Amino acid sequence: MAPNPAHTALWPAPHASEAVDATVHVPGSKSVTNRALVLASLASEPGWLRRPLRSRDTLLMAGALREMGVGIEEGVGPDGTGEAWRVLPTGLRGPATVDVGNAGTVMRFLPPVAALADGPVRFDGDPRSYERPLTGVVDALRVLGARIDDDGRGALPLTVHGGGALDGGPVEVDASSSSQFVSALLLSGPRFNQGVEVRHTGATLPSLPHIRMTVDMLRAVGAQVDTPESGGEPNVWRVTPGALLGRDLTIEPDLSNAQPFLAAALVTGGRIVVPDWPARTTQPGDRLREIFTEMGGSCELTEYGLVFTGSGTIHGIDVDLSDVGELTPGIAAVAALADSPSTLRGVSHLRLHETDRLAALTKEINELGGDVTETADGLHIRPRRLHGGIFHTYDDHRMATAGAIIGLAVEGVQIENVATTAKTLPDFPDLWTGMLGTPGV
Ligand SMILES: O=C(O)C1=C[C@@H](OP(=O)(O)O)[C@@H](O)[C@H](O)C1
Ligand SMILES: C=C(OP(=O)(O)O)C(=O)O
Repeated sequence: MAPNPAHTALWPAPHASEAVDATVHVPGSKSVTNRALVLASLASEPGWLRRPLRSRDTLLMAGALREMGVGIEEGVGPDGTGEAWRVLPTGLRGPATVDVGNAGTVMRFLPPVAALADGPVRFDGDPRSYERPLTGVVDALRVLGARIDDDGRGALPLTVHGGGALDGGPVEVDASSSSQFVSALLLSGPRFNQGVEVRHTGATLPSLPHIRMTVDMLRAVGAQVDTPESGGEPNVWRVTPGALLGRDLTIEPDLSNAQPFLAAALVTGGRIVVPDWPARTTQPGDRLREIFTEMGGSCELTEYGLVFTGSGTIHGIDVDLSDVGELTPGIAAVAALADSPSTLRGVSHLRLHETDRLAALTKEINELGGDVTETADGLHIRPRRLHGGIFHTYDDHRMATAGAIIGLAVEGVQIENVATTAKTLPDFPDLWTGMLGTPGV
């Protein structure tokens, strides 16, 4: 097959000739939008999502739910302002086919929803989706009463034979390869006949803030959830069966997608303002305030949003990123430009993300002259003078934004397939050139 030209196209990453000074309106959170779509679809009354993210991952989620019979209409919010989605839940139906693309949230959150449909739901996706871990969800659903046909690996492609209802109850799952296994079972849990009790049995559990996000959002629509933090057993989450409310929810900006812009302030010694940065949030990107401050910046959270200022100096960092793994590519890019070495730990599960992110970051930074080595659970990064070249992205949105960060400081960096940022941030090239005050390309 001839390569898709979009996948090999090269984008000259803009080089910053001066310090950035810009306000960047970052679109809505992928993780919040896709949870909100699932919860609104499982509710017993209509709901609104205001300022939803419209990107490949969220459009795939909305498309899949529509396939199963949910009404998701474009509109303006109930007060007449702002773009919104109106979600009209109905009885979930099969037969249906779901394209998960390479969206972890779609491939993990929807099989439990499909188990509630009244017929078969076929799941397929990008080639990479076949390699990403799913067995925790598949095995757990079988224990909870679902019938699933797969090729014996517990991976995509597969068919969930929805029976109109699911028993639910207690289940063990090893979620060390993805927190999304736990989130997936909890999100649909209120609709299972007995609710669900999820016990994580693995040695480690990545991305805990994302599980807290699931719990918070479930509680906001009326679900009763017991967690380790609310006095329950360690590694056990319990969801009581019950109806979910339809809500009017405004989606927060995606703080992980704010990362490249904050990094631009750090790398150029400039200033970036991100309006509507929430004062309280479960998004892992909020940790950037602390991590990028330790790396040399400073920030102020005002009522308007976050003001982040670089000092012109970037320090290396030794940090456990297990809670915030999706921030690793951007932190690695900044670390490659720092004045001292960095060690990024706790992220072995990134080998099974959109691509093997540890291998990809090592190879691509080293091909620009860097000195990165992979460890068992992360990266050692020793900054060296970098030079231009092609930064391959392996269909990974966060590889593309990581390459753009390096391109600010290093002339002649070309990003392969910058269009892959459409997974979560379709406007990236325009936002980036707009931030720099350069014409869009
Ligand atoms: O639940 C979510 O919305 C997410 C959880 C995390 O997944 P893993 O636990 O698989 O890393 C994160 O990396 C991903 O980008 C989004
Ligand atoms: C890992 C990521 O995505 P997902 O697992 O939701 O596909 C990410 O966005 O960095």
